[in-house]
Amino acid sequence: MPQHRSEPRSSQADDVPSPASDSPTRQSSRGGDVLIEAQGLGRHYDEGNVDALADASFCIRTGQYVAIVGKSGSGKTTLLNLIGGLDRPTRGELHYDGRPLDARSDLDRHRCRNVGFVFQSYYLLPNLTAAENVQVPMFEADYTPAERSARAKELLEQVGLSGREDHMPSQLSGGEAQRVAIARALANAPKLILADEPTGALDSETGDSILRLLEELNRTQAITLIVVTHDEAVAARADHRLRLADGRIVTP
Ligand SMILES: Nc1ncnc2c1ncn2[C@@H]1O[C@H](COP(=O)(O)OP(=O)(O)OP(=O)(O)O)[C@@H](O)[C@H]1O
Repeated sequence: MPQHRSEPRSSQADDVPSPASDSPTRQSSRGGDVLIEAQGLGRHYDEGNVDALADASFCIRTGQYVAIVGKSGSGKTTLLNLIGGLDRPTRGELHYDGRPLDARSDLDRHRCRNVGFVFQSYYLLPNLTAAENVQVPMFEADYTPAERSARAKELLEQVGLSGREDHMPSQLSGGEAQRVAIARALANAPKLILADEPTGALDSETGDSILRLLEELNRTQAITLIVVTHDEAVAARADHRLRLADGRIVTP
């Protein structure tokens, strides 16, 4: 269980650099410039008086593949939600591409323009076709209807679902539904994909193909990939691991 509120301690990731040792302007052989920098990040819930996340400091560079790993309740989703602008920290600072993620307007823009989300349960809209689901985030950007339609077709092709444009979510397998969700995550050409237990609802073979698809996007398009998992085998595939226990980043 997470710790209740206490004085912040210094925290370390197992191999994700800390901001103090890694300035945002430096280059690294394992990634580009710093994309995400957290300093003393925390999320306290008054309800239950829980520090879901406490004193998290780390850097993630453009193009890196990072797993956030830890047991159930260790704070993985809390951290992912902060990075994605779905929630705001109660302590500390978070910068994306050198800019603070502070104001509500910054978070809204960040979510729509910078981040593609992939969730365990896909969250496809059941009354929309696969192509229409992929188009949903595009309404937040400046695409014409023709561009939206062409881009959705192209993205579905990219995730291996050519010819499935008009399928309803109920007509798709779990793996296919997750591929549609990945195409949707790519809709506005994000620099960052945040995937929360993306294989959690799939059998191991299908889950492996979904991870390979995400890894290919990371490798070929330099999309920074952050995967939340409780599965050590999934975490081992990433280049770096941010390991959480009781809301704190720990060394292995
Ligand atoms: N809205 C909330 N209100 C109060 N406590 C919360 C809330 N959301 C999360 N928590 C608590 O914060 C802690 C961390 O939750 P979080 O969902 O981040 O963990 P997790 O590592 O993602 O767990 P899991 O692997 O089970 O999804 C848990 O103890 C949880 O009960």
